[in-house]
Amino acid sequence: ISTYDYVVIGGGTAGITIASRLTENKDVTVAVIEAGFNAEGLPEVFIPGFIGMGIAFTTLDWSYATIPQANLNGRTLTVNAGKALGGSTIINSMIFSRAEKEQYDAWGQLNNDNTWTWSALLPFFKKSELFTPPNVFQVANGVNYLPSVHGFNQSEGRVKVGFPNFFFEQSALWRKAAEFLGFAASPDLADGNPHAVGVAPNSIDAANNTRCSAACAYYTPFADRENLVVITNATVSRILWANSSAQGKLVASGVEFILTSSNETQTVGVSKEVVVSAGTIGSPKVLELSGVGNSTILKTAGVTPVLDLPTVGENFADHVHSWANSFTNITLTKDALLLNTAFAAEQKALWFQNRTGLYSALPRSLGIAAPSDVFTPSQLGSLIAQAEANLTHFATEFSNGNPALARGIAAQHSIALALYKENKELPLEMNLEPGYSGPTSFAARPARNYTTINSVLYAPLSRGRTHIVSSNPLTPPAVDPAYWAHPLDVAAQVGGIKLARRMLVAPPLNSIYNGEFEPGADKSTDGEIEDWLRGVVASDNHEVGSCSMMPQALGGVVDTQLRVYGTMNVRVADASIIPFPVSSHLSSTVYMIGERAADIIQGGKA
Ligand SMILES: Cc1cc2nc3c(=O)[nH]c(=O)nc-3n(C[C@H](O)[C@H](O)[C@H](O)COP(=O)(O)OP(=O)(O)OC[C@H]3O[C@@H](n4cnc5c(N)ncnc54)[C@H](O)[C@@H]3O)c2cc1C
Repeated sequence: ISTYDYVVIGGGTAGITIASRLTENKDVTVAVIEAGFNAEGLPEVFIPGFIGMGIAFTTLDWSYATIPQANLNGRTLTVNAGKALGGSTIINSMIFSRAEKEQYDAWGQLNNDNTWTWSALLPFFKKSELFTPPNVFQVANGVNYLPSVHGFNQSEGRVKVGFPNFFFEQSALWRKAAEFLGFAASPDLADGNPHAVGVAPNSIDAANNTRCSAACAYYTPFADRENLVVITNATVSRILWANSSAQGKLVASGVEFILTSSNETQTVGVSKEVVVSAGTIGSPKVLELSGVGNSTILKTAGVTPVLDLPTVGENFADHVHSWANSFTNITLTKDALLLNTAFAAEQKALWFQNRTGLYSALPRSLGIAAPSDVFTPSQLGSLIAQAEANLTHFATEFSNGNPALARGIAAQHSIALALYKENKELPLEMNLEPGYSGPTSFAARPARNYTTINSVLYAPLSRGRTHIVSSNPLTPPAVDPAYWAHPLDVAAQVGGIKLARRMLVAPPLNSIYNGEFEPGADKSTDGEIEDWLRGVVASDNHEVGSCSMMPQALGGVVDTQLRVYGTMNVRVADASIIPFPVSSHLSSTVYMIGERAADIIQGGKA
């Protein structure tokens, strides 16, 4: 069998970043094993506006199903995750914002490690990106940026970050409406102070208006490196362990995988390290299939335990979103593409002619709300008091019987509530969708133009889990995000709908308002909104925490060097290590993790 210095499991956002950086050194060999294929050449992937069309959401998506969600009317929700070289950045919405600096600082605080704080991590955020400043047209359409927080290094920067070349009128009206309601205009949504409203940066190549995925950023330009071997269409079934341990710790000796084409099982050897980067649902699955996890869960699934690390797969959290939408008097919306096929054909032609038009961009304006935007002071005071009084109760409930993790979740909640009190925890993202977005299909809703305000629950306190149910590597795990298990999450999401409604009728957005569609006039009280939401909220695909970076005494799975407790040479590096949900879309943070992981593995040379 072939042996490599490093084997990376999962060629997704973090995985391909790490492999690419490690192989900058010609003397280092890396194999990446990826379940999906290289989808870079698909129009559904590289044309921004084609997102969600064609095969992008079937073949390229794990479409993990949750178990029935007790607090959401027993519904089974779908958590999307990319299955391709480049992982979720192949199918994501390309919003490239960052969370608030206080949350990155809290991450370090939880780990007693000031190298995981905003100021220490900013160089890694910057290293990952190659930023194109907005042009005159973009500035005229409301784009702001702060050069000091972006990466401009032509030889080092990888992820092309830019702004859309197309804007919808209603987005500008909405930003003004948000400002009317007290939101500040953001100087830059990636500056660590996102409590504001602004145009989101995108992971887009501004030179030709194509998606810049992790594959296009970190793989395609380096595909001919002899020391970088990428094996696609290969699902990792387990990590192989050496017969003897070192210093009482497990030593990985190789990785086993199944080729999709032939169902054949193969192995590669590893001389230095295994890096698990299979995503928040994929990574705990690989560890559990390899015998690392909660021994009881493993035995029930038919896997022989090798290392009892009972918090693998626990501490899982995800953002959920909901909507308020109205009919609008404006006709240039995304709905127009569905309502008028001739218009859609024209717009498609524009993309192919000169890369302009509605398919050339996914423009999004975001407004990140603070508690004071969502709650009255007395509401907030009583919600925090209740959460504090019930802190141990919920931390214990969410910990699945693990006392260390109960302490860890309690510590996370204490930090979140302290930030809530300072109006620094940012519980919701509001974003303007220039068209219909919501739970009703095209066929079932009035054939009209819409304005939608999405409301994403950004700082949920609920924690769930994801675990294997079978030793068969091709069997999906049981994913239980335990959505809405904490009352503060419910209150915040209800508050988000009320804020969205206020925005829809605030000037100047009210100039295009033509009546609310959803939730609808019959949902007026908090209770009615809550009941409606239980039937409709959906995953925002921002799952984190299942292999969390926390001290072992707090139920963590990896240490601050990303090493799995109890192993010599296995690290996890992807969204699963983020200890608690952060108030942002995640890809920029995951690239930062990839950059930091590569740096750690190389001995901190950066
Ligand atoms: C539909 C959608 C929209 C999103 N929108 C945005 C957005 O607009 N902005 C933003 O910042 N973030 C967004 N996100 C979130 C963001 O893209 C992800 O959080 C991030 O990319 C996750 O990176 P990762 O490295 O943890 O996992 P991934 O990038 O998902 O990579 C994991 C990789 O591991 C592979 N894998 C899994 N199991 C195995 C196995 N057993 N063997 C081999 N390979 C395996 C997978 O196929 C995948 O390639 C979105 C996500 C989705 C799904």
